[in-house]
Amino acid sequence: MVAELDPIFKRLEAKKAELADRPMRKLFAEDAGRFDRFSVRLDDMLLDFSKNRLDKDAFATLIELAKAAGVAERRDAMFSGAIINSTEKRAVLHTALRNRANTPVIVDGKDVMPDVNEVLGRIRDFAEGIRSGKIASSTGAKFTDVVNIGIGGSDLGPAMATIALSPYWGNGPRLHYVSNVDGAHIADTLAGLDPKTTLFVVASKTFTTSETMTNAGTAREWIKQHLGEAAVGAHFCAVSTALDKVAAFGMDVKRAFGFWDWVGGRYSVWSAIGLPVAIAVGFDNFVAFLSGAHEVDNHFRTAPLEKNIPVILGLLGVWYRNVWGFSTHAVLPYDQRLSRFAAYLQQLDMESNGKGVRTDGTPVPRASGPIVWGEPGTNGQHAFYQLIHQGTDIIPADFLAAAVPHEQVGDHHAKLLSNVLAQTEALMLGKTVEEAAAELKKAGKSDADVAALAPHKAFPGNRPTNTILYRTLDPKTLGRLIAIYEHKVFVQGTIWGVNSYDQWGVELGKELANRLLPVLKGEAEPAASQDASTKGLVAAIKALQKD
Ligand SMILES: O=P(O)(O)OC[C@H]1O[C@H](O)[C@H](O)[C@@H](O)[C@@H]1O
Repeated sequence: MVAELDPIFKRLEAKKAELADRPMRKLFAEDAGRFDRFSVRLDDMLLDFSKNRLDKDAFATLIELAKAAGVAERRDAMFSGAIINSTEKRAVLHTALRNRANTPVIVDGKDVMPDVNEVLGRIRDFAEGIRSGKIASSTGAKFTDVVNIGIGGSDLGPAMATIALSPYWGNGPRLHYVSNVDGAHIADTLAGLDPKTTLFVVASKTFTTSETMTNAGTAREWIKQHLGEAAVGAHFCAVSTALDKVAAFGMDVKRAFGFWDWVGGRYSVWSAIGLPVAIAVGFDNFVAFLSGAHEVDNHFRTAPLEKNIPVILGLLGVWYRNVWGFSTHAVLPYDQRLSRFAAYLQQLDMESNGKGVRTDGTPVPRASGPIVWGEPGTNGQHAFYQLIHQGTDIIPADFLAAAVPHEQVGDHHAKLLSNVLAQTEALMLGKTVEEAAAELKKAGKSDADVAALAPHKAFPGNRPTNTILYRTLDPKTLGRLIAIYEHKVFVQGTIWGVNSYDQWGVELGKELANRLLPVLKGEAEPAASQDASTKGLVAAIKALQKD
């Protein structure tokens, strides 16, 4: 497959050379239909990718790349339940969790939809029971606070979605998320809570993750201390694929919500891992969230590649990463409620495609997953945009914005939107030294000042951006946005030939932490073979702890 892609990458290199003296400014001037050519709609969502270093030919060549890499075939394999997670020998079927059409999805000869629907029914009953007070605390009181204890995929998705959907909280309980094994996280969270009205959701796909088990133990102790051992059951529920381990932890399996090994952790917000979201916004809104993702699944499966939003975003990412050599990708929502979206995408993208070997174990022949980062606008404008506009690195960026805000507060939204449009315009257009000089002259600056300042006030421009515009950040839209990025990651993983669904890279650190734990607890000495730096740091910690 890689050899087959080489000639296409060579042609893309040639296209890049051709585009060197055709900046976007020029491309826009040349082609009045550029916006229509390079934008796609999906209901009330719009992707404008016209502000990219792209012409018709380059785009067509990228589409050829997707075809040659077998994106469509592998996509169909994923949806049909093929074992595409080869190192773990698993199907990849988070799409079944949001399969609102309820068509059969077969894994190992069995339709998984009845199980999916059964758990969804239990999520509905539990979430609505908590919201109404029908499922009450050990004291009979209505739960006012729900603490989700989980990390990685068992935290980032629900935490991000809960914030994103705050207009839908209504009279539901407050949601809190504890992930870090740093005791400060749970201590600060519990400090503001009343044990009598607090419910814990222990969320872990494997139910072995050290951080989560440690935090769950501390939470259990907190309930026991305040309300007694008998109260524990009423204040806990669990989400996991390992229901045997839930029972072994001493939790009531009747209050456990299962999911399956064909759901990757970072793809699990659609499963029972989304329970806290359902509690936060109510079950109907959770279903709307699933529906939005399902709509994107249908789009991804059926839209021609050149009109396919995840395919386009994936190809543009490959274009910049592999042909132009840009190593990072920024996600900049002009939507405060998406404040955790970039953090969520970091796991989705970097844990999926941060791989150095292909599925056959051979090295990836070109750069794979980019560094993904971002913060909401306009805050970023007053922090790191300087580098995006004038720095020596080029940072392709996605700008996200809602046309209609949830709340009309004065002219805030017009100001927000004017900023998002201005930023992508500025990044595309830039400002030449001559233009900067003319402005300075007009402002009455001396010739010497004009000459000195113009280079500082010039903007190179030609900096690529996508704009994803939607009507309002509602549950359906959030579901769509996440699914778009999931499938973008899929497209890129397919082109790079990596397994986007395993994460062996997180294991070594876990192993070494387990080995060091007895040393830091004072139960053992560092191994003689331990490296000098680690030994030195252990000694320094011990010395500080003695003082
Ligand atoms: O849900 P859990 O089994 O507790 O896993 C939580 C997280 O930890 C692991 O180390 C993986 O890197 C993540 O993909 C996963 O989401």
